[in-house]
Amino acid sequence: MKVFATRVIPAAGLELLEKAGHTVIQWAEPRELTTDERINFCKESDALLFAGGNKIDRPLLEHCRHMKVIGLLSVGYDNVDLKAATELGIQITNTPGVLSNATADTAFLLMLSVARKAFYQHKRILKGEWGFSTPTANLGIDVEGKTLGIWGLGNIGYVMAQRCKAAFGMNIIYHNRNRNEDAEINLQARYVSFEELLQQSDVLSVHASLTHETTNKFNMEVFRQMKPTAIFINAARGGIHNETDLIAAIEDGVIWGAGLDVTNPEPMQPDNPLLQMPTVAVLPHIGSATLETRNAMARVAAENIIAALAGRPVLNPVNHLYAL
Ligand SMILES: NC(=O)C1=CN([C@@H]2O[C@H](COP(=O)(O)OP(=O)(O)OC[C@H]3O[C@@H](n4cnc5c(N)ncnc54)[C@H](OP(=O)(O)O)[C@@H]3O)[C@@H](O)[C@H]2O)C=CC1
Ligand SMILES: O=CC(=O)O
Repeated sequence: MKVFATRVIPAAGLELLEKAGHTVIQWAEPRELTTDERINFCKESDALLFAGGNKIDRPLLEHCRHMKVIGLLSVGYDNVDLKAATELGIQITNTPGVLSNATADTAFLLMLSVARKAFYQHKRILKGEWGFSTPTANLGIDVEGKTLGIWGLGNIGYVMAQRCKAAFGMNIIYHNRNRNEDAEINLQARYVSFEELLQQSDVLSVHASLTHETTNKFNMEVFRQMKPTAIFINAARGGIHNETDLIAAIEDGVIWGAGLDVTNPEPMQPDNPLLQMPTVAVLPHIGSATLETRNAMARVAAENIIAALAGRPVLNPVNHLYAL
């Protein structure tokens, strides 16, 4: 059968699909597909491997109603109209677990980069501003022994907490809608209210999914409840924080700084004021972007598609999550 991939996909996934006898058409051009191109590829294909691109909305899904499956090369499923897909009988699958370590590493990298103003210091050297050093210049803050607050302690949040506890003896507090017993037992993570999470966290790392409940959650009202020395990390989705409020919160000293792997919109424009701030580190949504992890994700996405096309149950269905 024919599988259309919206980008060139990692070799491990391609090999699996081809070994299963499927033909994979990959979009290799360095530009987004037009709406018509997307529709035409979907019409001609039996499955879609979504590896990036514009939202999979109802109008596109209407042209995919013959498909058994759309395999996402991501854990996030906020870019798909799950309700429409479910109504049209199309299974949507994702790639949980295999990218948790790499994505948590990115959050960890951002945390230290903000604490030590690393991206800013790098820019100073590039501009020839290494200059005259004094004991009171270029100071960052320690994270050793501080409190890490996780908002959305699931697969990735757990690894972030694990790494921060092991590396820096950080105290872990978290807030979810449900308790995470594993984290409470293994990491001595303490469940707190959202308000307490804001008040107590020295580093607040967001790892919740983007839903109608989490959209714009971190706004000025929320930043005002955080410590003036707090570091805000978002390696989940840009829609979870309000960018205008985040800029003002850092400029006005409401919080110390922010580390972002995700922005809203993406890509972030080069004239964005956040990019000039000493206590800000921004990455271009590379949370899971390691060779090993992207191959593992491609394998999972391919296995889901192969299962669905063979009429077997898929491993990672997400259709049921549309009501969240
Ligand atoms: N930067 C990047 O490249 C990447 C980003 N991501 C993003 O990270 C997200 C998390 O991934 P992963 O850890 O695998 O997912 P999980 O589903 O394992 O974890 C998500 C956590 O968020 C919590 N959560 C959801 N809604 C809320 C809410 N309203 N309030 C508080 N907590 C909430 C859930 O707990 P509960 O249900 O109990 O509330 C759950 O513990 C993805 O959805 C994706 O958007 C993922 C991979 C890479
Ligand atoms: O953002 C990446 C994902 O896997 O979700």
